[in-house]
Amino acid sequence: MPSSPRSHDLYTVEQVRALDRRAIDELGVPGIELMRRAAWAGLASLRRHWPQARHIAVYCGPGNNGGDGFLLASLAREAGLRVDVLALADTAHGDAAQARATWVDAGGIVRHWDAHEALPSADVHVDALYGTGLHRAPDADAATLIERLNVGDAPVLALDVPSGLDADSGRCPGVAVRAAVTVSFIAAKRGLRTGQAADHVGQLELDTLGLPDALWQGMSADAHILLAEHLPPRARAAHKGNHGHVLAIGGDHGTAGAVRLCGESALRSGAGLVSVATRAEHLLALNSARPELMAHAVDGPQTLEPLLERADVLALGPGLGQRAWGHALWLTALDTGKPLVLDADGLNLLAHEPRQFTRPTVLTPHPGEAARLLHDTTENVEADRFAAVRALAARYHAIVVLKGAGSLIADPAGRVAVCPWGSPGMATGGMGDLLTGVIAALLAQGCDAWRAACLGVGLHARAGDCAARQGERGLLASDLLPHLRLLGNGLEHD
Ligand SMILES: NC(=O)C1=CN([C@@H]2O[C@H](COP(=O)(O)OP(=O)(O)OC[C@H]3O[C@@H](n4cnc5c(N)ncnc54)[C@H](O)[C@@H]3O)[C@@H](O)[C@H]2O)[C@H](O)CC1
Ligand SMILES: [K+]
Repeated sequence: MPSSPRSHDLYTVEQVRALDRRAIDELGVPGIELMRRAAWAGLASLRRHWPQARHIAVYCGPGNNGGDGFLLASLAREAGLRVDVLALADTAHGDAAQARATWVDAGGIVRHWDAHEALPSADVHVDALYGTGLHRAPDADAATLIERLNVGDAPVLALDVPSGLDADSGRCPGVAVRAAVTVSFIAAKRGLRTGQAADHVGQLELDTLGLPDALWQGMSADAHILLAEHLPPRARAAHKGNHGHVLAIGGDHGTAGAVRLCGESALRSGAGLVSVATRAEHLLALNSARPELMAHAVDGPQTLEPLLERADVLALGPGLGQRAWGHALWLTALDTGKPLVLDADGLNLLAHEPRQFTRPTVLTPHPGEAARLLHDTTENVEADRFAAVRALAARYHAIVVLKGAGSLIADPAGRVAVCPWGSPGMATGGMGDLLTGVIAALLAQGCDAWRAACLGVGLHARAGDCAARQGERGLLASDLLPHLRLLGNGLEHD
């Protein structure tokens, strides 16, 4: 599978359509030729993944995605495969009509999809229903077909986009194909890497259809996929003062766990010193057992001040609560110019008392906290995660990590990075507290806010994937700690 220098670039549907047009109008590659190349790429992927397949069924929609399907069907039959073609409608026009004619003129039969009939018992089903042209929930007949495909035993190969997934936002307005493999053409659409995409795309492959690099000139990607990175080796003469001092502030009465996980995570991610400002009795009692994670009893701003002076980076919010104690510490911490990671109740307090940040700051909201920070709904945040994370970064003038499947990182200028790692196993308590600690530790070790957020999100999600090897169910936040250390030092490969 050709990997292009752009394999980490992500584009909007509008950008990909412009690339299509540019290929046709400026490079003189006819649309039908692009479609033929897409069909070749699709068949090559099918033969690579299922070399024993002898019988395939191709499901064609009314547009150019369907056109890809008709041409793939023709190529497959020429290659000696048994091919069934089922179509949703016979309204194909333009290149798709030409592709359909290619199939029919060579004796191919197009069966109209009938919900009362069983699907063909093919070895592989090819989804050519909708690609980038989907703009609402699939119509009833398409929805029924998609549900049948999803419950069948045979694997589905999706052409360009798993039908039903919005290639821009990663949302599924209705049902969507759960593909084993998706072969995306020309450029990777950003919606294939966030939101609900992880449940539908399967293994994602990109084929640039042999188009020259010149095609992408002047077209900057809308977002980039994070690379697997780690921190450089430490200077031999280093001492703990060289790696920064993180102060984790939180842990109201009875909520010690969150801030403790945050502190542990900062330690395991390489911070030189970690202190905790708390009034959680349980944590204070642990000091003798864990001298490397010293908890300090803080009853208000006066006892917090000396700790703030000694700290290089603040991790503010885990278990902080929104009562008078937490609010007073939040105000005091924000009044310092210290680099800051704001999470949990630190974000909820910010939603009530908005401000723009001038010091290096990383906000780490989950979709619900993001909705509160935007005074919007969680549904709207998830409807366009890219727009939401950009709006947050601009509004608060901070680096923002919008957590969730395919976490996004944005800066105030609109730059966006997408995390390709992580699993449902990470949807458990404490994972966010760990992330806060990782990012704070990276800030403390000299990373700027953008790099700390990108590297931190990547290390955290990869640590989750490594820990999930023992099973996603039963995965605890603390299971990630040893992997954070190994991955951060480049000693474990996921
Ligand atoms: N030359 C090119 O542009 C190439 C495109 N490729 C393939 O083309 C599709 C995009 O094709 P397009 O015709 O724009 O749209 P779709 O085929 O994705 O959608 C079909 C058609 O269906 C209608 N529609 C949309 N949503 C729904 C819905 N929910 N229910 C019912 N009908 C719906 C709407 O009218 C759409 O136009 C791209 O993904 C590639 O697969 C080639 O691969 C490369 C050349
Ligand atoms: K498709």
